[in-house]
Amino acid sequence: MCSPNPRKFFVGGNWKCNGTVDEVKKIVCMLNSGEVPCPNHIETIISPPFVFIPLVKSMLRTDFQIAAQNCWKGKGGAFTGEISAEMLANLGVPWVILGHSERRTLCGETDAVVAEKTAYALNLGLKVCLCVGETLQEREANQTGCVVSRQTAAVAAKIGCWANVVIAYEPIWAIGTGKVATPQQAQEVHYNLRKWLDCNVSPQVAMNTRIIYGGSVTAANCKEIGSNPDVDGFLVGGASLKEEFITILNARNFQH
Ligand SMILES: O=C(CO)COP(=O)(O)O
Repeated sequence: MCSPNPRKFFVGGNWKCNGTVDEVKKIVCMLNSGEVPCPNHIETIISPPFVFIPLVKSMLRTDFQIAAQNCWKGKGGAFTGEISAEMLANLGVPWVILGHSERRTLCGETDAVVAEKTAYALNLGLKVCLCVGETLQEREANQTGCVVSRQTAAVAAKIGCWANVVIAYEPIWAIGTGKVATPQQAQEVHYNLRKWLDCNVSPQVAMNTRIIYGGSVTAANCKEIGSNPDVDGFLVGGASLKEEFITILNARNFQH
């Protein structure tokens, strides 16, 4: 007899640095009218730019949760331009995306900084969507496994509990490029990451931690990628601003 999958399907919409007030209102109306699986089957996060969080929070359907796209690595203070994890918690924002490759490559966030941020946010009760992924050069040099395990290991060294962590595998070469990983490529990396968790954290954490895929996910490719046993959902960029996000939320058939 099959035991039920302990990992609820998880989909995030990362809006990145996009939107005006009017556009945000339109997107939220689109999301609110979409037919999606019930929260027993799916967990959905929406990640608008910081400035739109209160607006989105005030309008968004209650079965979707809000995520910030980043936060400061420690307690707030004299850090001009930063947003602290305390502020997010105070606003009632349950999730934060950390270690996105755009933060790592464009803003110089190292593995150590991402680990520090993750530990701090988790300690405050936030849930973390932790992004890992390799460059095209690293993939071509067969370093994918070692890069994503190095990024995960930095975090594993700083945290004691994985219950509030979702790992997003986002190959950098697939982000915003239209070059999606093949279902086999995604499955292979997810499987190896889970094996890494099994050996280096615990079998329980390996079994229970959701590993989602991000990078050019669309309505057209989500079903095939999402049907892999180690792919527990998606982190969606460009397509999360469009109606097709609703199709992506319906990638798995939960009727049975
Ligand atoms: O970076 C991503 C989500 O965090 C993926 O972006 P795209 O879906 O636009 O490729």
